[in-house]
Amino acid sequence: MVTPVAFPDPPLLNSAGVHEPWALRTIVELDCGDGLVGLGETFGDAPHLDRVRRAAAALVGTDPFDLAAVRRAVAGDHTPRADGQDPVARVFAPFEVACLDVQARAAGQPVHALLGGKVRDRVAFCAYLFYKWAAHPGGDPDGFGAALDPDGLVAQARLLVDRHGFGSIKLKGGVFEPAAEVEAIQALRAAFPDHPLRLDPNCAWTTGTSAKVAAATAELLEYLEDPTPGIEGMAEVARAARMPLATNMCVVRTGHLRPAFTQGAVGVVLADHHYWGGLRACADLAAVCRAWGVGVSMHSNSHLGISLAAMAQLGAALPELTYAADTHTPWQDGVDVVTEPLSIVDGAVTVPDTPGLGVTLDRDRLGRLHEQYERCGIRVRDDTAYMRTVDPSFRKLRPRW
Ligand SMILES: O=C([O-])C(=O)C[C@H](O)[C@@H](O)C(=O)[O-]
Repeated sequence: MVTPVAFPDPPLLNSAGVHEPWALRTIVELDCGDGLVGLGETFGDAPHLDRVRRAAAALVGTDPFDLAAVRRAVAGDHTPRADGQDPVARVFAPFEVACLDVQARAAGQPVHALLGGKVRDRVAFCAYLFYKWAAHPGGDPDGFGAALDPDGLVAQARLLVDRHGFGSIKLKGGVFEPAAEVEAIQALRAAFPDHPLRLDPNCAWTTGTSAKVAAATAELLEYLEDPTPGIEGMAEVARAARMPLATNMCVVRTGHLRPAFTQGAVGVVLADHHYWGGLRACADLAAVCRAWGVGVSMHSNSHLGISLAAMAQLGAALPELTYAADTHTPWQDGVDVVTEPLSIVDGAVTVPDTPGLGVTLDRDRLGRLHEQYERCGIRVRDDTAYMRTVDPSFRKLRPRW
């Protein structure tokens, strides 16, 4: 069964616009008919949902232990997109996770056992900071409020660190002038002297600006993520930067690995099973990174507890995961589709050893979030990036470089 859901997303800002009012996801249940049900979670925009629904129909009767057959069934008529992303990988991913959940439940083992076994009991996640507008009156139950300057971000970081014990911090930048974002990093460093810091403007800068930011934050960042678009641009910045550059934007499929690594464009790749084609594809990616001496971290979009569980299972089994993973979980304010979501305590998720992914679908919660999806409107459902645009004058509120 394929169920689209919508849940409230706070007004978090990035270079593309502002989150809010809704984040969309698609929940996949793979029912094997004998009480064995596997779970997967993926993106929720209408074109992707349509592909996932067609794949689900094509999968009926396929053996969940035969992942090659599952992939063939899912592949259908999907063709690679002009932007270089591979829709088969994206569509296969939630089914691969659901099949692994089924296989693991059938074997009475956790998913990490199918990925080669656990190399750690706890998977570290980082505090994911956003410039943020205040929520609408009455819509700020989690108390985060606005964060539009360094003080606001430090307060936001303090709340996240106090609540979840995060041991590292990432700022989503590309919102204001680069100089303002450097100031924010300096303020975070002063407030959190021992926390590794990252800055990610989602390719908002030229190579020249990126090099200036890299110089200004040389002693402050563990990595600078996707400062500028493209492998060539990243390679140019990497030659000037003292810290590693990380990416989830210029290395998003296998064909990007060789050019990126031979040009020295990136020092860290952020794996994301939702678009690399599942958990095993990310393990393959990590092994390639190891061979090239490139680090591995993990990327996230707004997501729910099935994805968090899948990330935790993967993180448990990846020796190469030496950086804390991204997660939007704290921004979802406890909203979920699983009965007992995994929690982030002391900056990490304790990886379940129970059979499967270690989470159970809550039908009532799923039903409620599906009703929200039905109500949230066609404009939101069709928007592949889920972002509202921001008046450009807003971005000039902060000083120029
Ligand atoms: O590079 C990243 O970490 C992302 O793009 C993750 C998210 O989509 C982030 O930008 C967001 O949620 O606004």
